[in-house]
Amino acid sequence: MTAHPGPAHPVTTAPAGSAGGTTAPAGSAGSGDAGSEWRSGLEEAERVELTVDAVAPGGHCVARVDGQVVFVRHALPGERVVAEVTELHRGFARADAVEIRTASPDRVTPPCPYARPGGCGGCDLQHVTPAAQLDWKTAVVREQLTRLGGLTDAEIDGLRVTVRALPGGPLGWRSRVRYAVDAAGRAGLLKHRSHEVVPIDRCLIAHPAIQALPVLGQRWPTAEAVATVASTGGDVVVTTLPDGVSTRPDAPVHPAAPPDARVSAAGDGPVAVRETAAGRDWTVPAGGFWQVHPAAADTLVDAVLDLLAPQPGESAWDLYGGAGLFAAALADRVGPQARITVVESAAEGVAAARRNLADLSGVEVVAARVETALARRRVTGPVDLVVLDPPRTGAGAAVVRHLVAATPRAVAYVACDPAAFARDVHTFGQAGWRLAALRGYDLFPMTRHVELVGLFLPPAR
Ligand SMILES: C[S@@+](CC[C@H](N)C(=O)[O-])C[C@H]1O[C@@H](n2cnc3c(N)ncnc32)[C@H](O)[C@@H]1O
Repeated sequence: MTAHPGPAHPVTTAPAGSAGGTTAPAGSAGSGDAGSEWRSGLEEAERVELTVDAVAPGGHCVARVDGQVVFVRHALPGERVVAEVTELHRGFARADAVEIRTASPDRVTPPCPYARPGGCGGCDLQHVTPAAQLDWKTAVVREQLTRLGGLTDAEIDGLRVTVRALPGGPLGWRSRVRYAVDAAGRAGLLKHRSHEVVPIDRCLIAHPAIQALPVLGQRWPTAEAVATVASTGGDVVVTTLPDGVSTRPDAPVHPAAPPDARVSAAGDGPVAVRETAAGRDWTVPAGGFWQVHPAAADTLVDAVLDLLAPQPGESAWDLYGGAGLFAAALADRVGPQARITVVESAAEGVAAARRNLADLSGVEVVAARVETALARRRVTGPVDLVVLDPPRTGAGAAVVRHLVAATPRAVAYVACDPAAFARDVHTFGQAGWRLAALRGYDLFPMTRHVELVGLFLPPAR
């Protein structure tokens, strides 16, 4: 055991966590030593020994030092660790576990050498077994639904929510990677909660075709970010940002890719890649939105169709529609003539949706922000089915209220941020709608992120 330097601080025994598991009830900043007040007893870079309590959002666990809340990264519930303080805030601090005194049985050695305190911030959970990562994310979802969604434990138990793994394992899945470039022109990824670039020579969660590209370990024009894409259709591209045009036409194609796999060439305009999903072929802009896990698009389509159970002739809205993934899947069920409206705000998404859905005569693509399209009645009810797939900020109360007023039979909500989703659960609840089913998917193994698909139903009439 190494000595831990830094200003002296009395070792505190925080309220005991649930030793040896990540399935502890999710904690919040409000649990633990009641009545203690914030004091500036901790110092930046100070090292303290503490017992780690339950998981918290953001890849952290909760701990207490003299009654003060400390969010600890690189830790697991029940562990006894030495943690180094990284940030001080009014009412709480953040810290990294730098020395593990008593390890959880759910702890493993991170496969990536950069997944360590002070290293790359891309992965939060490399030190956690794959099974315990699913429990961790399930606990976070439960905590958000309670604290922000206003659901009771009994209501959450009734949903039987679990987070399921996708095929393919926790490494080699990420089909889109955006590297930052430091002042010396080295590509890497950002530190946790920082703009500092950590130069890396590999990213183990990246798709093998991306790992094979000579992007890392060489010099790039200063401050240009580099994006790489390996699509389900076999295309492999390297682009520099923000113009979306490659400056590396010499990047080799991964040996596993088909012979016609494309590497973008300088000056050839925004690059499109081929994808396959929902039983169709797609071309989508390399820099535009597409799910980053190769199994994600089909997994989400299956979940949405299963929950909504679309019937022939039903009308539908695909809000935040991107290239039109859910619209195409719905059209298969409701029939090519049934009315489906896609709303998407990004120009490249609108162009991709119009191109990819051109064969579906019942589909209209509206280029607008969802909030504006609903408020200005460019899209109006009644409608039978709604798919809602907003960015991380969630749909928000105004959009939810418009949806409820449109009286659909059911709403499927695809969410990449459990906190924003939980806030919208609360708004649906205020309108008398209920969250009737909820599924979680680990679309982002090794990271703190989780994807949810919820089914909302109106009050019984
Ligand atoms: C999570 S993606 C979902 C895309 C698509 N449903 C899919 O699965 O491929 C969110 C999409 O919403 C779009 N978007 C973001 N904010 C929006 C807004 N306020 N109104 C309409 N679209 C928006 C983004 O451009 C992006 O295409």
